[in-house]
Amino acid sequence: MNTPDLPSFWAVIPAAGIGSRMRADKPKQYLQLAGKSILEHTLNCFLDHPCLLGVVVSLAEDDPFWPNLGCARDARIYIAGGGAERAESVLNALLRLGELGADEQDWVLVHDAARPNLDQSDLDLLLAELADDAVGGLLAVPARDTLKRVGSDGRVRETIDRSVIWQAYTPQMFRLGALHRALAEALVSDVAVTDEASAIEWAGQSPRLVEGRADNLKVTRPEDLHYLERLWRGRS
Ligand SMILES: Nc1ccn([C@@H]2O[C@H](COP(=O)(O)OP(=O)(O)OP(=O)(O)O)[C@@H](O)[C@H]2O)c(=O)n1
Ligand SMILES: C[C@](O)(CO)[C@H](O)COP(=O)(O)O
Repeated sequence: MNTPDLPSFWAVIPAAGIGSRMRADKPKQYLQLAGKSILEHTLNCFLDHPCLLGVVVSLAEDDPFWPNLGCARDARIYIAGGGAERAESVLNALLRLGELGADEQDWVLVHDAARPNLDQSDLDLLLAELADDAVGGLLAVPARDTLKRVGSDGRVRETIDRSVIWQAYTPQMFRLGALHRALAEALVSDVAVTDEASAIEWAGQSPRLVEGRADNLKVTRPEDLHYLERLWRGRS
């Protein structure tokens, strides 16, 4: 894609989780994939983009792994402190952007450290589709399987109409000022915020869904990493 047509943006990478569902010996963002850590692959997708203004990575306070990464010395990468929940880690990164002099109207793309398979074509698609959008939005994938609502007894309660169900992915793209206000107010109000879009929705706006690749998966459980290892086998 011709990048002069794309907006400049800041990236926020929440990477302060412990990866409990992975049941690994270190936080999953530091597990190896094709010779690099998952976090390095994720960062490279943004560091390679010509429209990047800078990256803020939210890290756990006691993170001993970050200084050993080659990209830790990249001048375009800034650090923020992680919080107890993902939303707090993101809010801390937005505060850091303010300290760095980012403008309220700057685009911010929030992307999980645990999604290393983001394709540059999806990143460019999101930027192009939302460049002039009044609200912003997110990469997402329409439900592909039949969906069931489960009862407390573990049995099917109903089959859900999947034609109106999409899975939210990241990056999620919003203006810095609007996202900062929505996230801060949602957290103060104890609203459950598992992604940036839900804070924007709570603030009364309707983010746009941009259909992306289904292989932009979040490494959550061991089989997710095994899948990517097979997918990446033989990549340079
Ligand atoms: N307090 C937290 C929790 C999560 N994350 C980040 O948010 C992303 C998505 O969260 P998730 O997949 O849930 O990661 P974890 O919380 O580490 O996983 P788990 O829930 O299995 O412990 C990850 O890149 C994770 O590092 C974060 O920055 N701060
Ligand atoms: C942000 C996200 O990846 C969108 O699907 C998801 O909400 C993260 O949830 P998690 O429980 O923090 O992995």
